[in-house]
Amino acid sequence: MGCGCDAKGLMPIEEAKQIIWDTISPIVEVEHCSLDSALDRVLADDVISPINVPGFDNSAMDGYAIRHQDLSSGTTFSLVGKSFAGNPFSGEIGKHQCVRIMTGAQIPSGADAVVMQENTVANGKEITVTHTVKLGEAIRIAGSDIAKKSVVLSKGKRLTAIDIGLLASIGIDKASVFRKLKVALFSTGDELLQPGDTPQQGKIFDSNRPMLRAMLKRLGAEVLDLGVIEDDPEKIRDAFTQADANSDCVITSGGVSVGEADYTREILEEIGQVDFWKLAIKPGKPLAFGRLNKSLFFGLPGNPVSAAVTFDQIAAPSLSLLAGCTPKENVAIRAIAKNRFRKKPGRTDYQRAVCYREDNGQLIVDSGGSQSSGVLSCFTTSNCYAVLENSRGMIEPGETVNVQWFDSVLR
Ligand SMILES: Nc1nc2c(c(=O)[nH]1)N[C@H]1C(S)=C(S)[C@@H](COP(=O)(O)OP(=O)(O)OC[C@H]3O[C@@H](n4cnc5c(N)ncnc54)[C@H](O)[C@@H]3O)O[C@H]1N2
Ligand code: MOO
Repeated sequence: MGCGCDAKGLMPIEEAKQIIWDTISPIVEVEHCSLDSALDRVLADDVISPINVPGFDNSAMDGYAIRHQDLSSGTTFSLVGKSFAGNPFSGEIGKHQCVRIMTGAQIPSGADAVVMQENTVANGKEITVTHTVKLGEAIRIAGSDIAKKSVVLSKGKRLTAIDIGLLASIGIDKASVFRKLKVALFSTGDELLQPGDTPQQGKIFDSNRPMLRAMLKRLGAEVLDLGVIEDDPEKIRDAFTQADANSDCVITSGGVSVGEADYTREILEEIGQVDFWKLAIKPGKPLAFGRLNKSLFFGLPGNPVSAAVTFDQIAAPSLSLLAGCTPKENVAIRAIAKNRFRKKPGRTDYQRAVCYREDNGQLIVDSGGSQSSGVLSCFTTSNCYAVLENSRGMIEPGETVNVQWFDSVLR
């Protein structure tokens, strides 16, 4: 593996990501799904609007539709009809005439401004305008939200609740999306109990698998959960084979370090290919990435924080790319360190931290608590990562630090 690795064989995260990006061939199979099941799916085509939204000029206020030019010769109008949302006024308004209009109702022919009700006085059918009105006031012009034939959503967009609203607003009830990613998942370790089991001395509950399953759900993946596999090379080999046959990507946790029961990487090497192992990041150093017969492979470290950080920082963006998503730009946020951040040069740290704004507007970042790789609770007391560059040492109060808000995979 010729690489820009350091003397300890640790690869910079940027290089590792490049290797993954170069490996990935995004999914191409397309299917159609209803809006009800479109959340988090990835668009396989640009969506072009078949209509204008709004489809017709309509009122933004409850009030009266008038001809603006009439205001130059008096402020009193005679009421000639009503325009309700769904029930428009069918006539045309003439000089010094007005139509009672509700929010969302079609602007009557001839009208070019709406006076909000609060700016009028009504006396029977005589309506007096009491405030100045601009030409076009309170009128939502046809096509001002979405113009007919314009691109509303682009291929590669992961659909949000708002996107589903947009699709509905142009009358579309199905989306053309890439098929869901299939991800096989298993934990390794003889120490692992299932949540719900009776606690046992020397054993721990498997927290990584439920956590990763939930994270995969956030990415819209279909998960094949193979459970916990003992630290037995034969069983791990079988699990690899089964996982590979049924998925686009295999994700494991544990067994990637150098211990005597750490078989994951060895087996990857034996039945697949290791593209890299060991990154210059903290936590998450022993992450292994490679390929099996037909799937990608991420061997996440067993420590729960290391599993969460490597999934979030490396596996999640890779899976999004594999799923056909257009990569997102990460906007860097800079904040001032409140207290010292303990750090040694040599790895990029993703420390769990709290970022907030002081009264003077300055963004401040402080540690979220224990940075041990076993302390998962530190995530819940944090809202961001303090991303401390590889070459930096101890960060003193007042120094500037890059901050990355936790995104939807972690929240
Ligand atoms: N001599 C060395 N030892 C270790 C090194 C090293 O470089 N040299 N690296 C350390 C680092 S960094 C990490 S991270 C861990 C990664 O180890 P593994 O991926 O081999 O994971 P395990 O040894 O299986 O487990 C580590 C730790 O995490 C707990 N664990 C494992 N699976 C789960 C799970 N599904 N749910 C909750 N907790 C889990 C496990 O009980 C251990 O406590 O290696 C260091 N060692
Ligand atoms: O990479 Mo390990 O995550 O430092 O504990």
